[in-house]
Amino acid sequence: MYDLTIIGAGPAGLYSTFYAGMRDLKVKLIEYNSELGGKILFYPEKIIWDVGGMPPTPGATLIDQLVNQANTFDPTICTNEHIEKMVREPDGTFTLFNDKGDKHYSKTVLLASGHGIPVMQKLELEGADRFEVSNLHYTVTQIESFRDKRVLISGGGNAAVDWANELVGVAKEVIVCHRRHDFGGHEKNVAHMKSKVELRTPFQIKELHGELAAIDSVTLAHCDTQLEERFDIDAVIVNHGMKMDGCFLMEAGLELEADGFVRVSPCMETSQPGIFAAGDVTRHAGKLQLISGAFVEGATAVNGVKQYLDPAATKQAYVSSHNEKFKQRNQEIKIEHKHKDKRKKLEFT
Ligand SMILES: Cc1cc2nc3c(=O)[nH]c(=O)nc-3n(C[C@H](O)[C@H](O)[C@H](O)COP(=O)(O)OP(=O)(O)OC[C@H]3O[C@@H](n4cnc5c(N)ncnc54)[C@H](O)[C@@H]3O)c2cc1C
Repeated sequence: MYDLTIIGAGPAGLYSTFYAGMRDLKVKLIEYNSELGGKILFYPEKIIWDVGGMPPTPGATLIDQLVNQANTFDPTICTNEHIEKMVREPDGTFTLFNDKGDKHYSKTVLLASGHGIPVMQKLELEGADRFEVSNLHYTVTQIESFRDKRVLISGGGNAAVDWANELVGVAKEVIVCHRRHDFGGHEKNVAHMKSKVELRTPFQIKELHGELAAIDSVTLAHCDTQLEERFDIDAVIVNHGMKMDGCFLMEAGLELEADGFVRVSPCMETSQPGIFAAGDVTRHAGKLQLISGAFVEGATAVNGVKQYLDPAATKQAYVSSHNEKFKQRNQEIKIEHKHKDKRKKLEFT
């Protein structure tokens, strides 16, 4: 019986695992994929700039750092397991069932399951799937593979804007089409993208052309006038968002928002006592659907779990440096930093 079982090992689940250790909880983390990292696995080469205090870092490095941190208190981590069902037992504990028929037992649950099993929304054009083996992409894992190519990006969300900006200067030409005029993402990034790419709004992909197995040109159609334009293309990247896998959440009796995301209280508790949620899976008035938001929600949820299990517990963890587990490591780090400072001074003189 675990104090807390966390479903999903993206940024929310990994950070919550670490934080649960800080709060002395016996924790288990369960992930559907064979690798940890959640959506960051979709953008291992993208440089992440907006996590507080962290220098610009590639996605893959952030995953390594999160996994290292999550392992601080030796949690149990299970991969390749799809949790399909949660049942509240008469004693108030939970039994979780995975796709292989195995069971996990826990006093509380933290949903850090993002959009569910991440499934990219596919292009709704007949026969488009035959190009998935060649040059129709739903994610960008290697920027270099687009070097000197003419790339069409379809989509208007954060990720589409980011990929467009990453590809400018690498690809020979970047064309972005979106069915609306507005783009998601930071204003600066959107402005930068608009100044660097060939933009078509409100346009959508009407047809993919390719004699052989690869797309060689694409017809775009204006959403209002139906005016068509055809572009020669070497690669198409589609980012039309992700499908939300809400069945599992609904079956658990959780109150969901209209868009299928989980409604939470200010301490990240769902409508079901003992089930908490953090990260992209939640919706609330102050929602920040970013990695840093997932961290705050994870810590808040774990503090909620702690108080749920022990109402006499303090509302939040003491500042991290006071944790017994860190005492020796704190000393080692201080010495390492002293040596570094000395070396810097010597180099300077
Ligand atoms: C292309 C792209 C670029 C982005 N760039 C940035 C950026 O620069 N900065 C930023 O802050 N944010 C960025 N984001 C957003 C950021 O990645 C997400 O906000 C973040 O990953 C959310 O973390 P999470 O842990 O809540 O969910 P996720 O990362 O989605 O992780 C959820 C995990 O739960 C697992 N899971 C789901 N259901 C189950 C189940 N039933 N059983 C077992 N496992 C399950 C999934 O497999 C997944 O691994 C970007 C997103 C994308 C798509």
